[in-house]
Amino acid sequence: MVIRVDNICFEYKTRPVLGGIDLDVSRGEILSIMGPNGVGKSTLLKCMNLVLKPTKGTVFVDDSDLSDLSKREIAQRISYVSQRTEPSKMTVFDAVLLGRKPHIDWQASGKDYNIVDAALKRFDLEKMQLRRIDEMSGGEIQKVSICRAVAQEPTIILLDEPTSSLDLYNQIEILKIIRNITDGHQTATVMTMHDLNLALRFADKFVFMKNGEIYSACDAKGVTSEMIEEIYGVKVHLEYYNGIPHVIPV
Ligand SMILES: Nc1ncnc2c1ncn2[C@@H]1O[C@H](COP(=O)(O)OP(=O)(O)OP(=O)(O)O)[C@@H](O)[C@H]1O
Repeated sequence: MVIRVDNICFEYKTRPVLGGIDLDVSRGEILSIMGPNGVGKSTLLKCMNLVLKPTKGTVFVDDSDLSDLSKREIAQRISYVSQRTEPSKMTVFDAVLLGRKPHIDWQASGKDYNIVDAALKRFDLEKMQLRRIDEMSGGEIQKVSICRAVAQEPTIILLDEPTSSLDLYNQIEILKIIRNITDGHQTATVMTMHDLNLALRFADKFVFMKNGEIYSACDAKGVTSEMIEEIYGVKVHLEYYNGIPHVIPV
């Protein structure tokens, strides 16, 4: 496995949020962290790249303890897209080029510019590359942030609700890109998600959180209606279409 979370605990001041989380993700896998509002999904994601320092436990990347690595070394290995991005005055091109920063010593090379060009093309952002971020829509900014995370060429991509501002077409397109990158570059992806059906379509593994702990961990076929009812308190049917489970609230 490429990333292993070992007994992570976290509290904000005196409020415990995570109580002993264990998980691991291998190259080529997408893990989706699921659970109700406020359960600690974003907090867990932030602990996985030490944006937040866990009060207990260890995160290992390729068997290295993350806390032994510098911020630059962590950024070479892990890219992270938060739930909210502050709009800045920089252009789309510069925002994506920022993804190359952990790899640049003095100034960006031809290779860095080529990677940025390819990422912009992949996300269909070429025509917008000279637009300013603070003059773009929420969904466009979300696409740029994910494009930046991809241009970073990490081993692990952490995405906090990557489709929350996207229309249906872009939800599918962006998750297809993430799926392809995870498969092709042998990266590991961890995302938080509220849309169960999108997660069931694109993720390999699921972690359902309850009360700051892992209630269950399984693959898509292991997800049951009882599990969803227990986590979200909503009665659902699971129907299979093209071999993929779909959740229908009843
Ligand atoms: N900076 C903070 N200071 C204090 N408490 C916080 C802080 N950030 C989050 N919390 C609290 O920690 C808990 C977990 O928050 P977190 O954002 O991780 O939840 P989440 O599962 O990602 O929620 P959502 O699905 O609504 O995005 C919540 O109760 C939240 O109110």
